[in-house]
Amino acid sequence: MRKIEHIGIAVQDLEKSNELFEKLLGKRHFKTEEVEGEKVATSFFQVGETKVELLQATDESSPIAKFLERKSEGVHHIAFDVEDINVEVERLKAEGFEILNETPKLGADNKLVVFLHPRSTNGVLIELCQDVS
Ligand SMILES: CC[C@@H](C(=O)O)C(=O)SCCNC(=O)CCNC(=O)[C@H](O)C(C)(C)COP(=O)(O)OP(=O)(O)OC[C@H]1O[C@@H](n2cnc3c(N)ncnc32)[C@H](O)[C@@H]1OP(=O)(O)O
Ligand SMILES: [Co+2]
Repeated sequence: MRKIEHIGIAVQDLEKSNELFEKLLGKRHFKTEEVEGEKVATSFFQVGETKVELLQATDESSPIAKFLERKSEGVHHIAFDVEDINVEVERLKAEGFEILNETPKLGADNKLVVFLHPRSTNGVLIELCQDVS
């Protein structure tokens, strides 16, 4: 794994959270994108080499809606940049980690993504990202 690609933060209201993070970080978000497959609307802020990804649910079946029901707004996942996502999935499987989707899916910002179940990673949802832009 090469760097933290982004930190995903679950929010109730993307517009209000954009304003809050613009004040916090002193810069504007550089893109918004809806990802139908995950039923989320996202907004990205660049912070040095990494990004903050704000996530709002677009449907009650979204993982973000479920997370907000059980917990509250806050850090939802940490995403690591990888060179070859299939190689990394095989390595992590062999190490005993629980892979949620062995076939990478299309995420936001031109990335292929795979998730690891938080019960196999000390309670932290981990995302692997491979840039395909
Ligand atoms: C925009 C696209 C992409 C990108 O390009 O960046 C994204 O970031 S999409 C982000 C949203 N998508 C996902 O999160 C997909 C992967 N997540 C899942 O498959 C599920 O959310 C889950 C992690 C498997 C949990 O689903 P489920 O089992 O239905 O939830 P439960 O509510 O029953 O919880 C079970 C268990 O897991 C704990 N949990 C749930 N979410 C998290 C989390 N984000 N971080 C830490 N722990 C989490 C939950 O508290 C339960 O724990 P116990 O009560 O101890 O059993
Ligand atoms: Co993410």
